[in-house]
Amino acid sequence: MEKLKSVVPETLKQKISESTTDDLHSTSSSLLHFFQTLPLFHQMVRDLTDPEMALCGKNKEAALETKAKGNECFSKGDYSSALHFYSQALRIAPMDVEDKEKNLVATLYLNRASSLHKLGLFLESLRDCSRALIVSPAYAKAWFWRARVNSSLGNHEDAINDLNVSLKIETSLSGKRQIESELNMLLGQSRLRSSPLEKPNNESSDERLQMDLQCVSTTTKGRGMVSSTDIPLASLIHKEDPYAAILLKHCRETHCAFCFNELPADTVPCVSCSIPVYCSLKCQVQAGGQDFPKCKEKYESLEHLSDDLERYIRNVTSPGISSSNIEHAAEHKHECQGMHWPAVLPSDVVLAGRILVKHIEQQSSGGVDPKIHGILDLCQNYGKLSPETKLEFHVYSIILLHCLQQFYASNLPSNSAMTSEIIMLLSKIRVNSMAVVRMKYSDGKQPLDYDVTSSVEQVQVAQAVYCGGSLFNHSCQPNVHAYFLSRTLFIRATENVAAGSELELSYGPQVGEWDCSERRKFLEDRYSFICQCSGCAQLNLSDLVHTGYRCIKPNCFGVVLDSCVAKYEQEKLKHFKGPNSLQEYMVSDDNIGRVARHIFEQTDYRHCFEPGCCLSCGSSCDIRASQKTISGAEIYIQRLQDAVASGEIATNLITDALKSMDILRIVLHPFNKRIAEVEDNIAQAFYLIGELQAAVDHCQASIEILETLYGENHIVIGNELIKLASIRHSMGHKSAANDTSRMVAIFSRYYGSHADIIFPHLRYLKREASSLV
Ligand SMILES: C[S@@+](CC[C@H](N)C(=O)[O-])C[C@H]1O[C@@H](n2cnc3c(N)ncnc32)[C@H](O)[C@@H]1O
Repeated sequence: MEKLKSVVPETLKQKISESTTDDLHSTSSSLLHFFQTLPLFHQMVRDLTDPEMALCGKNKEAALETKAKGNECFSKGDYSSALHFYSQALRIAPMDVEDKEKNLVATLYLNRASSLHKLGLFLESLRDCSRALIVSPAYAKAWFWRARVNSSLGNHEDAINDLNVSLKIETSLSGKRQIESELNMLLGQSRLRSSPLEKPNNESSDERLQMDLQCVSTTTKGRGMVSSTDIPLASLIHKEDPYAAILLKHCRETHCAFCFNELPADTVPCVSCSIPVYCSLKCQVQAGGQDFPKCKEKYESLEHLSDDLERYIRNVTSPGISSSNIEHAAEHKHECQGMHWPAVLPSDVVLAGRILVKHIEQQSSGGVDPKIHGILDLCQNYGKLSPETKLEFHVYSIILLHCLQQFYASNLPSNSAMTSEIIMLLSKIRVNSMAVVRMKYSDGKQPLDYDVTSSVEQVQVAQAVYCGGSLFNHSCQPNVHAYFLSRTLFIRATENVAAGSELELSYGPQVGEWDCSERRKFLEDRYSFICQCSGCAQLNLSDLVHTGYRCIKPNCFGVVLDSCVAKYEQEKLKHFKGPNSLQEYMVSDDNIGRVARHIFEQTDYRHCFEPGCCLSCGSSCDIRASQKTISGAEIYIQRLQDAVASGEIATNLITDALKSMDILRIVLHPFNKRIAEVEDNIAQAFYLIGELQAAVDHCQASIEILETLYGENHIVIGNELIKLASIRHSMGHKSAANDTSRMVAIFSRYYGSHADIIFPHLRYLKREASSLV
């Protein structure tokens, strides 16, 4: 792609870099003409679209080779490797080929089922047996194995049914004897139970949307969402499936390409190509993959059975998972021709393709929409993009168009109108697409191992466009919170919101997490807008103290700012119009109130935001010298942090870190976020050496600062309370129950009834807490 961009003539590059949306027809047309005469471009499109040249198609020989490797590992007892090779082979095996008179795919599912059974993964094994039977219903060995797996799961009734079917189909005498002896053994067992196999569908939610939202025009942020009624905190206000979505490339081997959940051991590959992998047959079909074709072999052997057994066979081999009865997005269908481009083009470009195709398919004819202009009524800011991005959007639009033409042939004209439409689509995706995230536990810990040294972070697994969700503006002090279950977006109010107030979520940055300059830079770089939210426009205590230094006067509680922070805070004063969040603090008599009063009462605050000067008493502080002192102290803190990460703590490391902390306290403001972070490290170190009371003290000290920066009911505090509660639990402290109930209240605010699904360790902590009361 770089090569292609580098050959674009400078004059054209210049024209593109200065272009606005009004110029797109002309710039697209010039670039299209240039590419059409360029052999390099045609070669590139051929590479991307010729299935023969791609590595994404199915390949019988390679599948057989990989299957043989799996068999070899299986016979050596290396079941994990066997599982790996069978999964690989399934990915590349064509659906309709035979291996030793059996359907290859059915055999691979059955072989994998045997490996999963050996590994003790019975449910996964059962699903694979059933898949083998969906493809090949008269596969006696698969019914036989299914019986074994059902027996391991305690599903005796099903196991007997499986064996009865197997006995009907099996033709060899020795095979029949083996089945009969297994059947006799099972019938001899007294416990006959029914199948408890239904996968718990813990992601279903019948929580109703409680609000009536409206889209309004705002003064500084374009359109925005408000509610026509008062909204109580924790209410679910919005729920939506994506218009289009795509799994990120780095998650292809770990997450389902449709629902984006983590892949189980029994993955299901796409039926027609070797790129996406799904967690289930249902997801495969929902993504637009084909149904499993059924082999017609020996069907007659399944005839003349009792009604019950016939029904049983139908339930197993035709479980109602087909494109005719499942609502499906079909978003992968046009990418599924074994071509290279969906695997190599950037995710947002492939996503643009999905949106375009969906739009076209929604037009009844399935052909070109003469009024294609304006796909998705979403805002864009093409004009504010960097010259580099504008050129990239032009090049990728033309390439995508040529790739899609392989599917839509001449229905998708390669002209400047269509190219500019795709450029607009890419600009809309940039502004409106959401990062679909999943929780990831640190160091590969499982949720129930959660302790003070654990952390949960959100990792992006997919990118999706939600048309309704895109109308929520950003605030660094949001009053609603967005999260995902499967592909569905949920938005919940985290505060009581009065009717008519704007409902705003955070696009990433929040007050308390970063200072104002960092937040604004992030939003400008990533979304090309200057944030106008209340957190960035009005003075708030968190922004003042977040990276603040301490005044040199021993009893002064004032804060000293460096030049960068001072510039932004000074800027906010221009819009200062009276009561705001900082003045509200002045009435309180705690530490926060003291900082606020120092700023407003004791100085002429409108002129006091001088870098290096105490906002309270005006004393000047040598910030350079303070920074030098901090660097010296940080060395010992880093050593402790490394030791915590390795889990091996020498006591002298803690002593050194405590001394460094004393130094930090001399130069940094008591509410500086760095102090909270160091307190947290020290708490973890004490926890690891078993000094639990010290761990509690430092954990509490950290939480106190974070409460000042984020507010008491922020989810960050919820996460910290998990740590505090887990140490107190291990000490058998009754106060752990209070920490837990506070933490549960915070998680409910943000996730409502979904909190336990997203954070499984909450359930564990709640159980522990109830045992303490
Ligand atoms: C996802 S859209 C939100 C809906 C949008 N306001 C509209 O009219 O369609 C994001 C765009 O809204 C505007 N926006 C959202 N939050 C903002 C904020 N805090 N300050 C300024 N502009 C904002 C910016 O133009 C941004 O690119």
